[in-house]
Amino acid sequence: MKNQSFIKKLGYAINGFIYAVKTEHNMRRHLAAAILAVAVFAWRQPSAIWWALIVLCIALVWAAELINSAVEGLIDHLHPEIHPQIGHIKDMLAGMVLVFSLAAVVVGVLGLYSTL
Ligand SMILES: Nc1ncnc2c1ncn2[C@@H]1O[C@H](COP(=O)(O)OP(=O)(O)OP(=O)(O)O)[C@@H](O)[C@H]1O
Repeated sequence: MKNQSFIKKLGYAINGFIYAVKTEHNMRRHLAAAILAVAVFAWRQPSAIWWALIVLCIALVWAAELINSAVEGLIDHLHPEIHPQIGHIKDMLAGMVLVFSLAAVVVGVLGLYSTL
């Protein structure tokens, strides 16, 4: 598995993203929010810096959700039982996604404000 071609590894990465979109409600919500943000930006046409920031925010939210889903899946597989520490870990993972999502909302609103 170590020395596979770049194309194969890229395929695995894309499969991981598609799997998350298919199996995670939140990933689909983030995808819909990203499409909405890009559509509104395309309509209002803020400057390039706002485009760069919103694209970065979208990538960060998706990456955070992928990490959240992957770690949750791993935890549930290794330790399916209820445990208070697992609850805290999952809450912190959700907190990570929330932090990036709030930053994305702020960037989206300020980017739109810049076009007024
Ligand atoms: N094994 C567990 N032990 C203790 N608390 C848990 C456990 N699993 C989940 N919880 C608590 O329930 C909350 C929701 O957990 P869940 O696994 O449903 O996460 P979720 O992000 O809502 O899931 P999904 O991504 O499937 O919507 C966690 O944030 C945590 O507080």
